[in-house]
Amino acid sequence: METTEFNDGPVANVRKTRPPDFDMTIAFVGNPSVGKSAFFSRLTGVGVVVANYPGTTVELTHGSVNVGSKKLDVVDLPGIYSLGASTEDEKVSKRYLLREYPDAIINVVDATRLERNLFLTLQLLEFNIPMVVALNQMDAAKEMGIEIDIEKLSEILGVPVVPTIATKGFGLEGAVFAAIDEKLSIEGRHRVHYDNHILRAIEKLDEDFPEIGYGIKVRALERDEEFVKLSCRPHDADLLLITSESITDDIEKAHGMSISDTIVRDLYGEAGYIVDSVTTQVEHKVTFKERIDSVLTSEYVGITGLVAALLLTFFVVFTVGGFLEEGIVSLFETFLISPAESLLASSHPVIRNVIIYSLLGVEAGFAIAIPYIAVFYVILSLFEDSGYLTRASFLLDNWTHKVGLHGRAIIPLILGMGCNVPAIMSTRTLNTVREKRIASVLIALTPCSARTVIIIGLVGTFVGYWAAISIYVLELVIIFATGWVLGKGLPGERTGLIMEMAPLRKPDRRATFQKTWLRVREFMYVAFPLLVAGSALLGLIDSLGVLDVFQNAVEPVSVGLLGLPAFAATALIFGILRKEMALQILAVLAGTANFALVLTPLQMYSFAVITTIYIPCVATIAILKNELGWKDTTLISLFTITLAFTIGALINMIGMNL
Ligand SMILES: Nc1nc2c(ncn2[C@@H]2O[C@H](COP(=O)(O)OP(=O)(O)OP(=O)(O)O)[C@@H](O)[C@H]2O)c(=O)[nH]1
Ligand SMILES: [Mg+2]
Repeated sequence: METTEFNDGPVANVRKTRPPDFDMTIAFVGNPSVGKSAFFSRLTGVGVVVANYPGTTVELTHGSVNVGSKKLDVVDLPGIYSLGASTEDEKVSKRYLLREYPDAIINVVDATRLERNLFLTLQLLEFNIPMVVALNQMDAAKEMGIEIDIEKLSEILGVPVVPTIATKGFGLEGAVFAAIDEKLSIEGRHRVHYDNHILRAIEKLDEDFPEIGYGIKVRALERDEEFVKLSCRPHDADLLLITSESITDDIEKAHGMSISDTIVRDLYGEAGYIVDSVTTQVEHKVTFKERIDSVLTSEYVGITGLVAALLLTFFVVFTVGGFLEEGIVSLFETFLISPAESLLASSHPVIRNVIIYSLLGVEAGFAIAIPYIAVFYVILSLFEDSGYLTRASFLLDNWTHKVGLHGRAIIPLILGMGCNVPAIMSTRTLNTVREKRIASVLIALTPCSARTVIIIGLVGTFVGYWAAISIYVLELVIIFATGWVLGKGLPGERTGLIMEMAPLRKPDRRATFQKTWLRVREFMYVAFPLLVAGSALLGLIDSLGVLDVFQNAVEPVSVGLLGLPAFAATALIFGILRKEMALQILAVLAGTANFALVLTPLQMYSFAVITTIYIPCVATIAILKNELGWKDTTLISLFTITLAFTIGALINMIGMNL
């Protein structure tokens, strides 16, 4: 990265970075769930997850695009409600804006929630970064009967305002052209009419710190130490904070309320005033959608609906995934495995083993994992994009409080049913470290799509649908009990539920398939090389007789305690690499995907329960270490191993006596 000292940035003397070979950096800034990522991926073609709940993006992503003669570095940021951002993902945005500030920002604003969005816009206008407002979701605003006078809004704010529909690509080029226009100036912008005392305080600070920007002084008066320290040299930051502290005391005494309350009140007042003067609400009847919404969020119908939705999800994964699996297995068997076996019949056993095991690995990857995972992700996308996730959070808020979390944490937990890794990353949107720790432990216990492959592909298919469902119920009980203990035991702050409800929307077919493809592709990139290499290695060590030595050594536990066949121990070891590999390797070792031939129903049930619980997979361990550190990660791993083996032994004992 090219790094240059700038002295005339939005803030005093910060370092500016821009990847080499780019003419400009443009960042998308705005409230959560307004359409920044939709805009970004439409513009750059870089696949980022777009979803209908606040806090989808938790990291910054760079993309590039050529517009006119310029090569642009474009940055997608996590959403923020204000510059006083507090959660970890929000801090990423704040830090980026202040330390590596872009050449221009496109402030994406949700036209259906203009007042709340303008709060941030007004704050952003106080910084000297060239800015364009993309008034997004114009289609939704129209549907709701909201009309906005765009010219007037642009005149009031003093920056270009471009109407857009990010999901359809409407207006995006216009917004980008406006942002890269050399004539785009930082002059003549709207200034908030703060209370006179505050304006006088800013004037006073202006005299003492003429080179420090307006917006930083407002933040200093709000005592946003973090912000000031990020934006100024350490010495300047300390002086500014001390000086503003002496002024704020006087103002607070005079007002009888904290200065940040006064500033927030003035910002909201101003946003409301602007919205009143630029919008008209056309007559709007209660729509069908709004009626559905009130049913979805009502207590009893809502919860029943949620349980039904989950049962239906697994039923669809079970039937559609099972159907696809059967077809793919028979294709592979007929056209690949059988011909290869007859072709290699006379070759050296080691070579034959390595090749056949690798082919079985590929078959297992395509047939056992992809069908279930793809179907599950299609359904998860529908949950995400319809706006149902935020409703589930609302419905389960009471329950999550019992485990020391607020309803907001339901979103990471449900995402965990897809893959634990992004789910644990999304705990960055939670407010406290305590919640983050509890949620991460619970996510590590949540059956992800890879574990669903085992539960449904093995138990669902060969034992029965309700037996598979009973494993989810068991998991739920374990998750709830663990959460309850942690909620009681872990110290730390507790918070209430403050989360905005995502609008109910008809999910877009293209977007659903695109997102599913993005996730399945990611899965294939990581899983396939491991699976093929692992299977080939297995073929090699099996033909050398090493496998038997290992399996015999652990037999007292695998066979004696858990009642599994000896070769299941090897499968369990591979399952640490990736959970679904436990089942795939089991098929490779058994030489068949028809598990009924090699395992009893009890063995299948207990194998599925053990693989679901015992130790998170390596990718999850890595992300846990990243987010919580080694100590918590080791504790979680030890806890899950002990739990899995205890439950496995119990199932074996009870099952044998039935
Ligand atoms: N109707 C409509 N929906 C939109 C538009 N732009 C985005 N959306 C939808 O709004 C939701 C949020 O979009 P994202 O792009 O994920 O929002 P974001 O601003 O990146 O959100 P965070 O990452 O949480 O900060 C998704 O369901 C999008 O499909 C639009 O112009 N019209
Ligand atoms: Mg996003």
